[in-house]
Amino acid sequence: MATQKPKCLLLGIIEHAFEQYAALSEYAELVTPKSTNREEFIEECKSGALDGVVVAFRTFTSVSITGRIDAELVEALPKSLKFICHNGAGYDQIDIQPLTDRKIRVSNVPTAVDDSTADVNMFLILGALRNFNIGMTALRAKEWRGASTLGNDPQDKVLGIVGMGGIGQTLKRRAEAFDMKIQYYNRRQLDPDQEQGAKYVSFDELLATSDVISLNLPLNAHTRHIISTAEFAKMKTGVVIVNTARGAVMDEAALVEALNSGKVRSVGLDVFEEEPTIHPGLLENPNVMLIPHMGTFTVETQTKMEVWNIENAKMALTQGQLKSPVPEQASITDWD
Ligand SMILES: O=CC(=O)O
Repeated sequence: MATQKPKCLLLGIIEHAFEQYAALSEYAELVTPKSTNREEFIEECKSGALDGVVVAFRTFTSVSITGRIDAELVEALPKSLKFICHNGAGYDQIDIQPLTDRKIRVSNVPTAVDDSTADVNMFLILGALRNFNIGMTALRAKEWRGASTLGNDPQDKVLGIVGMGGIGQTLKRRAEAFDMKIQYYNRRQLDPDQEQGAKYVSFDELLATSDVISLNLPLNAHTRHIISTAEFAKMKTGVVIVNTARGAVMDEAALVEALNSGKVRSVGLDVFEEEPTIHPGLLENPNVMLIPHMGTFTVETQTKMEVWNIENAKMALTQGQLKSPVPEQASITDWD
């Protein structure tokens, strides 16, 4: 009797790497859920319809099918499930601890996102320094430059990067091309070959001495609202802030106040606390440049991300390992 292939569950849709995903059928039966919401998905899991699924490939938008991957959902997942391959860098939709407790391994997609996100980050730094939002909005309202005021050049400004992972390091290189001076804060100081001359400073020193602050750290329980009223108070008056990480690393209501008081001169945001809802105080403020979470929104990057994630799924199926496990699980060796 032929042995049954394990199953690979696709949560969400493949939009670019069709052939690479189809090629996984050599190692697994490729299946999709019938459910369209969390309640149905939990029922589908409980019914046994997804038994035999060993790997789940998930996208951001599949949160509409499963909801957060939290303890309640983990409880319902098929007993056969061993790997969740998340098709993104930030995996804040997933609670890692309950998965670790159930010995389910999780991967994300680092590296592939670095260039496109750092590009958007640099675009927002320049746009916020020059306050292009005012001119661009005025032009469309047929008011030419409208209330535009002179902007500032990036040259010789101190850029403080909070979170010096792949995106932070790529941004550093972009910003150096604009002659910015780079300092950074990270949970740990980087090795000199990664640091490449950037100055390592404490979080408080970064807040107090940066002309531009860029948020490039993951969202988790430790980083939620890492920038709030107390942190704004420590910053230079007239600071520029840019966020391409996750909205909730910054307290949006406190940001609106800091903008209104003039403490923060301008901001460039690609991410928001309650996407797709935007705080009205940000929408109304002309000193805010807004992009609807498009950091990785390019054909090349979206393709690279899917290909990377498929490699994670393939390694899981063929070697019982992940190419890029999430840091919380990277040092765990006993998965049996
Ligand atoms: O926001 C994009 C990502 O986390 O990959």
